[in-house]
Amino acid sequence: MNATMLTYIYGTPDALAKIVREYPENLLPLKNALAGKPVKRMMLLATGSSYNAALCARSYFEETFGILVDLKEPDYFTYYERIDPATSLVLAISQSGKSASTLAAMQKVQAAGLPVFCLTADPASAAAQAADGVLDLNTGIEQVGFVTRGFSATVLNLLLIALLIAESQGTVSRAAAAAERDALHTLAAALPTVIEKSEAFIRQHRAAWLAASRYVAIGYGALLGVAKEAETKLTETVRLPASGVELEAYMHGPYLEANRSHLLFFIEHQKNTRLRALRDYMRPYVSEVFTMTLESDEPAENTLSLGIPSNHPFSTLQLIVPFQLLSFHLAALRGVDLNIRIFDDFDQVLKSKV
Ligand SMILES: O=P(O)(O)OC[C@H]1O[C@](O)(CO)[C@@H](O)[C@@H]1O
Repeated sequence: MNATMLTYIYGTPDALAKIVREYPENLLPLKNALAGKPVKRMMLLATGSSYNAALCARSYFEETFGILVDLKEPDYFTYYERIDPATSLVLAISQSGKSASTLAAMQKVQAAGLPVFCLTADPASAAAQAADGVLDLNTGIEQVGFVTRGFSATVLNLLLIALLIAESQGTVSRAAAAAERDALHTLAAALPTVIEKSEAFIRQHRAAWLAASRYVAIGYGALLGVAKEAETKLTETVRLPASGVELEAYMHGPYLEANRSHLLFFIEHQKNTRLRALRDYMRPYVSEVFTMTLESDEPAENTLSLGIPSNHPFSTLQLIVPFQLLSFHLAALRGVDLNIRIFDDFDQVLKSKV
């Protein structure tokens, strides 16, 4: 039987557990390159889901370990930006290793005399071949284009890369690093429960998902990455308008489009009074508001309480799960057959993938 999105979502807990177990051996090329070389500023190049994954992990580099990160959309970087001279590490992220814009950006970096590492699920891909060092996502290639396991594996690998850099430059003690790794292992082990709770929640609210004509996901900090990935996944599969917006940014324009057929998701890792104030304000103006949270303080009908506390960047690995599942199930409910390829000649005509 052919693998579906669901196969990969259900396979994610084991895949993530393996990545944590095989850390840091799986990141050896980076570990070797880091020896004695501090990283104060690095650049990440990624597009689509890989960009969203980087949004999830960025605060773990910057806020937790003080490693400054320039996250760049490759095409914009290639044509309109310059490399910060303080940059000492460049990482291109491409799950397929086929994104043409990411490849072009890598070439620009290399032409400037800087080496580029590539984080990819396919070490034989064009991006991996072009890179100066390859970091394997350690999952194997995902056969379904609407990536889910690959997204979560990218987030996790980036978190571990941040940890590796912090360890190698002594920003974090050995004991503290081991505790972070243990926390990630515990998190991977808890993901089957997250899947189970999410499935039940999706079944319970089937009528609400179907009634909406537009979906908006709102998050803050690392959870902007979850909101943007919710946008990407819902757009790719459900094929209705969807967007992912940063909490404060939503208050500067986007709220004005709200109407009675819009469904709003509010994503928090722990009680966020600002987010809840916006949710409560918007409730009467839209079809439904839903809260996805790790808190268990508010057992309400429209709240998915995952109830497994974890730190802010790590929580992205849990909070993305309901959106991945919803994208799959809602597509089916709406009669979209994800096995039928659409825009089949797109890459051939537009050459966005090599
Ligand atoms: O990580 P990659 O393989 O470069 O892909 C980036 C994006 O391209 C797509 O495959 C298609 O645009 C998205 O699904 C994905 O998010």
